[in-house]
Amino acid sequence: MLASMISMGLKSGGPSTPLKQSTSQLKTIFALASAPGKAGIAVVRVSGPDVRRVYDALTPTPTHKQRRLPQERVMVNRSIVNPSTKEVIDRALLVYFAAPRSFTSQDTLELHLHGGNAVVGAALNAIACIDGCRPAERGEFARRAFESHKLDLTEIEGLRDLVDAETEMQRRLALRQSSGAVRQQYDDMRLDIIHALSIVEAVIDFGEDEQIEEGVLSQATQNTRDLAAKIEKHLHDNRRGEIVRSGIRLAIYGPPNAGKSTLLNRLARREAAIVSHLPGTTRDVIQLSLNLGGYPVLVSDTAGVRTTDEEIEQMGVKRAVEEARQADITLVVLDLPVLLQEGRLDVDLKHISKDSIVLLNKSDSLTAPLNQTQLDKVKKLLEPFENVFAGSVKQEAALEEFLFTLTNNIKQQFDIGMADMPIITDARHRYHLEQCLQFLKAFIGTPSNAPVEAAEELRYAALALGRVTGRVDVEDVLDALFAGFCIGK
Ligand SMILES: Nc1nc2c(ncn2[C@@H]2O[C@H](COP(=O)(O)OP(=O)(O)OP(=O)(O)O)[C@@H](O)[C@H]2O)c(=O)[nH]1
Ligand SMILES: [K+]
Ligand SMILES: [Mg+2]
Repeated sequence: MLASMISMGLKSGGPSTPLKQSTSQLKTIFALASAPGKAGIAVVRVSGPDVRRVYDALTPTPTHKQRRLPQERVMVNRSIVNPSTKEVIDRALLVYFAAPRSFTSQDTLELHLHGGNAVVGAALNAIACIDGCRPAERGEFARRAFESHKLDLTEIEGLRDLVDAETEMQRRLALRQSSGAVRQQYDDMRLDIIHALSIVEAVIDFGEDEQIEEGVLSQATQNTRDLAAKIEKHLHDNRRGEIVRSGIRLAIYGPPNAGKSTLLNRLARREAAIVSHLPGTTRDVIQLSLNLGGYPVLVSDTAGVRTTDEEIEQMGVKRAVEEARQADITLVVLDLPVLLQEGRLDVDLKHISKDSIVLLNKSDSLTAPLNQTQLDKVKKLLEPFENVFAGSVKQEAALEEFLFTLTNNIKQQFDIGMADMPIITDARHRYHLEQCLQFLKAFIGTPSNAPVEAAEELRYAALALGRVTGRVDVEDVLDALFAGFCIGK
């Protein structure tokens, strides 16, 4: 039993419930893999059992003998013809990947054509006429890679994110995931659980005192405790992987006329928002995307917060409060001269996270530089906020300095450096990891005289982790996942 459990768990092949082999596997699929539109080159991918026939049909040669696929992974220059009319479509570079050494694990041919719309259209039409070929559906190449166990779900999600990555940090995160590092970490954890399960199963089969080495069971339980603690700690990661993947939401918040829109325009390097000396200028939330130190940041400028009878302004204030509530980071902008003059905050910051950054703006219009007494007074007013900076968004040097600090703050909060645990990039991963933790805790809480129940909890815990990589019951997540792909991927 022990041996069979281990061999079942350790088998790195397929999931425990075999995937239905769809009949679509039998067809050869094709699609434009590069972006549509004019370009230097366009790549058309063809994959499936009929690739040899596609090659022969598209590149006829005078003597039948010469017709054979080129050496795998070596580019060759060929004239591509329409199989029915024999008219030359383009002079192209072809590369052949022999099964199973291809992305899909099936025979694959890539045509590197000249990237004109007519060329691509003619090539796709020509392939469509070849028996056994049909256009690929969204994400179908990736789906075949998954179904042949070439890639797991995390790697496929990583590939999708790599294509979608707009900034350096998104690219790094996606590359790590697509290259299997995340899969490995989940597989390792899953194996640890399966290992503990195999020992509990042995206890069930042979009884606690017979044949089981002293301490083996308690060691397995301790390992499971350690793993549960590690997962629990890891779940408190402030969702940094998920946030970096989707973009960090930063809300600019504060009283009217503090200079919020001026700051937004400086960040955007254009007049994105109206700036005026009139308080209550901004009403709607104005958003723009920025790249700060490689991190994707979605900045929102909001209406100045104050009590007002004006109906539209009230709506704007409501939106501003909501935006700050939803934000990953809030940037509070205050008018420093006003603050010093009035000796009190002119905006309620009670509901604003104490990790927020406070910019005391308009330092340029102070009559004298800040003295220590003033500084202490301001600090006291802003307690418990600690990230407080004085400056002016109208002065280039001060703005640069503030941006530097802001970027460092973001880097610290959303660091995606190497970790011994997989960085959670998707709510789907988080959900299954939370499930896994619950089952591990239930296992730990099960009395030692109930090994059957204990084994059951471990089995569920392993199953939960398996769902992240798609090793079990994956059909439900497949459709949603592949729908996010473009055709040709
Ligand atoms: N001297 C000085 N004036 C500034 C600075 N930043 C903004 N201002 C001025 O302050 C006024 C208000 O600026 P806005 O950017 O419209 O302020 P806001 O916070 O967006 O105001 P509302 O949208 O009304 O809430 C404008 O006249 C700006 O030119 C600064 O650093 N120094
Ligand atoms: K204003
Ligand atoms: Mg404004």
